[in-house]
Order: sequence, then structure tokens, then C-alpha cells
Amino acid sequence: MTLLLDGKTLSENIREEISKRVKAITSKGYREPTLAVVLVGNDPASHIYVRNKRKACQKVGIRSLFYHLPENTTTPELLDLIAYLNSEEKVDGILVQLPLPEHISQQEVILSVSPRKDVDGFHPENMGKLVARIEGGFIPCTPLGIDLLLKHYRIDPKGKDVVIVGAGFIVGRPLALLMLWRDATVSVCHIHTKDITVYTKKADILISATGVPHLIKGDMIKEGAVVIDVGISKLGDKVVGDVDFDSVKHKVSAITPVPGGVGPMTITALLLNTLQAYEQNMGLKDVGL
Ligand SMILES: Nc1nc2c(c(=O)[nH]1)N[C@@H](CN(C=O)c1ccc(C(=O)N[C@@H](CCC(=O)O)C(=O)O)cc1)CN2
Repeated sequence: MTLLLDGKTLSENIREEISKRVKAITSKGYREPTLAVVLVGNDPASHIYVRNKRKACQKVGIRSLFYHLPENTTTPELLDLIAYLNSEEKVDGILVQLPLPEHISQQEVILSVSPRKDVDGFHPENMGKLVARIEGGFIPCTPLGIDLLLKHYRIDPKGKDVVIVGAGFIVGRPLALLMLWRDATVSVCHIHTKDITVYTKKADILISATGVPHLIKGDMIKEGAVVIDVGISKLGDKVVGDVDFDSVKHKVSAITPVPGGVGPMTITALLLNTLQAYEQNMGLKDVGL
């Protein structure tokens, strides 16, 4: 029997716990946690993600401040806004929705966010903590969401062959570091990999994050593997993942659906990171809370 790794239900349960924690803290007279969400331009998918993130914040008692800047915003203008948000004591977390318009330097923007408010975990200081296995940094949201999903279903990457298809900055690279932290043997396939099937067929845990609809077919997978699908694409009016679910589902021991798998876990991880930023900013652990 194939196990469906249900990110939607797990997310709802974790969000309920976050909500309780926020209520417990604010009922003692502390201000609410605050996330600044920055969106530049009019990418329709980004608008939807930002709206969903803000809705999720509202539901658990996190205040979100929304900064929507026009498409022609310059890098210095965006850096000015981030400098202001860095200096604002009452802003705990800063999220700059990606992708940014091409004329903006993503690298400069990522470097400008204070590592203490970097709830996306993209700043080199947080990535460095991931490399060095230092607790207390921020882990990027999709890798953290996948880690939580695996833990919940008691799928331990330790000693397993984990194959990641896609070496992007948001998912593939930080996920490889996190799976190494969990003591997996990690392979990362990317656009220049000669034959990804050589790798996918060996995977105990296969994670695909390419955005290429139905790239992964049943004949590319080992019997009994765990398959995690990070891709989200539109085929007509249907939302599909990187994995050809129908040809894969009978061959695997566990699989995430799209939608309802990794996507909701990404947003839940953002809420957890924001709560962590808030608790660190307010020194709540120091006062025994
Ligand atoms: N600053 C960031 N930008 C981006 C990130 C990120 O982590 N930080 N990740 C992606 C997009 N993303 C969040 O921003 C994201 C994508 C998808 C989902 C989601 O819940 N998907 C649903 C399906 C949605 C649909 O029907 O279209 C699902 O899988 O169930 C959440 C977050 C790029 N940018």
C-alpha cells in the first residue's frame, strides 16, 4: 500500500500549535509577532503565494505588514526599504518574495536582510549554519517543510540514498545540506547531469524540485522508494508536480501529492521561522517563556 504524505493535514496541525503558542505569549502582555512581506512587481503566482502566506499569518496571530513595490523599483530603493525594516524593533521577520524582476540584484537583496530577521534562511550566515550544523539559524522554508514531513511520517534519511533533482537556490542546494545534516548520502542532479535516471533509479528518497511537469516517470524509480514532489506547474487548468503521479504511485512506498504536499509545508515552515525570529528578538527564552 502506498502512503500518501499529507502536507495539508500536517500543516493544519502544526499551525494549530503555533496559534496556541502565540496566544500563550501575547496573553502575558507581549506584542504580537510581526512579519514584513515584500513583493516587487506583478508576477501572478507570487501574488497568490504572498496572499496565502499573509492569510496563514493572520490565522495563527502573526501580524503581517505588506510592502508592494512597482515593477520598476531599483535595487537601491529596495535596499532602502530593507534597511528600514532591519532597523524596526517591532519587525521580527522579513520576507522578500522571489523571483525578483531581472534588473534587481537578488544577491544584494539577500545580503541586505539582517540574518536575525531572515525567515527565508537565504542569507549566507544562515546557509553557513546549515553547512556547519549550527542550531538556531533559519532553515529555508521548503527544505524545513520537507524535513518536518519526513519526521512526522518517521522516514529517517540517515544512511539512505537521497537524490535531489534540481540544484536551485531556494530548494535543491539548501535541501542537500539539510539531508547531509540528517546523515543521508546525497546526490544532486542538475541541468548538466548527463543521465538523471542513473541517479533516480538508485534513490531511497527521491526529491524533485525542477518545475518541469511530469519529468519523473514510473520507470525512473526504484521499487519501494519515497518520492517527494516539490514542483508546481500548470497543465491547462490543472496544478501538477514534477512527478507523473499515476505512473509512479503503484511503485513507491510513500509519495507527496500536488497540491497538498510540500506547498502547504513551505508556508507552515515560514510561520515557524517567524515565531522563532520573534522569540529570539523578544528574548522570550531568557525570561523562561
Ligand atoms: N522568498 C521566497 N520566495 C519563494 C519561495 C520561498 O520559500 N521564499 N518559494 C517559492 C514559492 N512558494 C513560496 O513562496 C510557494 C509555492 C507553493 C506553495 C503552495 O502552497 N502550493 C500549493 C498549490 C498552489 C496552487 O494551487 O497553485 C500546494 O502545493 O498545495 C506555497 C509556497 C518561490 N518563491
